[in-house]
Amino acid sequence: MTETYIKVENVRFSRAGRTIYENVSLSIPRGKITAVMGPSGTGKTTLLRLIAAQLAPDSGRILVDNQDVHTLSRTDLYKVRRKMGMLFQSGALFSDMSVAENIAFPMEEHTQLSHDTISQRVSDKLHSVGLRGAADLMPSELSGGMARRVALARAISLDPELVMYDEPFTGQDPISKGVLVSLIRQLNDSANMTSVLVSHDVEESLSIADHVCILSGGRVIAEGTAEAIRASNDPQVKQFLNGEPDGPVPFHYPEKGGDLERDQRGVAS
Ligand SMILES: Nc1ncnc2c1ncn2[C@@H]1O[C@H](COP(=O)(O)OP(=O)(O)OP(=O)(O)O)[C@@H](O)[C@H]1O
Repeated sequence: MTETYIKVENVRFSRAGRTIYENVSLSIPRGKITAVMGPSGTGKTTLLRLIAAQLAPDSGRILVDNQDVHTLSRTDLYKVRRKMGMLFQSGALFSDMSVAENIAFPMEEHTQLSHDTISQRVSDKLHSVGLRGAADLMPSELSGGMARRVALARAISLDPELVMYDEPFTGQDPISKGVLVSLIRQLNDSANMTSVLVSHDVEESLSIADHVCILSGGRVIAEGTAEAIRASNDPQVKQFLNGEPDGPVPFHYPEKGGDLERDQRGVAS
């Protein structure tokens, strides 16, 4: 039986008077890749920030490796966060540092490792993303795809148990997307990590995900294997997978004070 690494239980969360989650429960299995998908603005990035305890739920709880991250002391939360690597959309490289310095940075900040050990680990991480030859380049000398891979090497520099990817494929050409897809799979399997992937890219996500959660309208509308999701007859799931503009998932952003149920009933006029 697959062990659960993250458990989201009955989470309710609102922001600026708007309900983002009504009652979300989902499980993320250990050692697997879980894709979290759903329409834009549905709260996928918010979910990652709740898991990292950068945001706190209004009610419900989130267990990471059996620990409720929102009740931990500062020291314990720091320990849990050390087990997490994050590749956020906004996770730009430091432009005044070389590729190697960028990857070394978290180790210099958070560990007592010697200079030689850090250099070796930088080299290993760069090798794992296929960029050992790029160690001395500056970020301005990298293509978008290379920069994303360097950011990935930096995200895994502290050997996390969990890696969270927020839209890793955005702005990438099809070849770079393919490289990133196989890297995510390879890193997950070789280092026995747990991966959470937030993405709009349905095909890429379904091609690597062991487990899929689809969020919409403040709740989980489907959860299961990629095959089960593809075979779903749920109109919302089908609309999302097929990229149909019209259907049960609303096109309009809800008006202030609007309720999720009403907005979900159809595209507002
Ligand atoms: N700092 C903030 N203050 C208030 N509301 C916010 C803030 N950040 C996000 N939101 C709102 O929270 C909701 C969920 O945002 P989130 O970024 O999690 O969605 P998403 O599913 O990741 O979207 P996308 O796929 O477009 O990146 C949106 O309605 C957004 O407007």
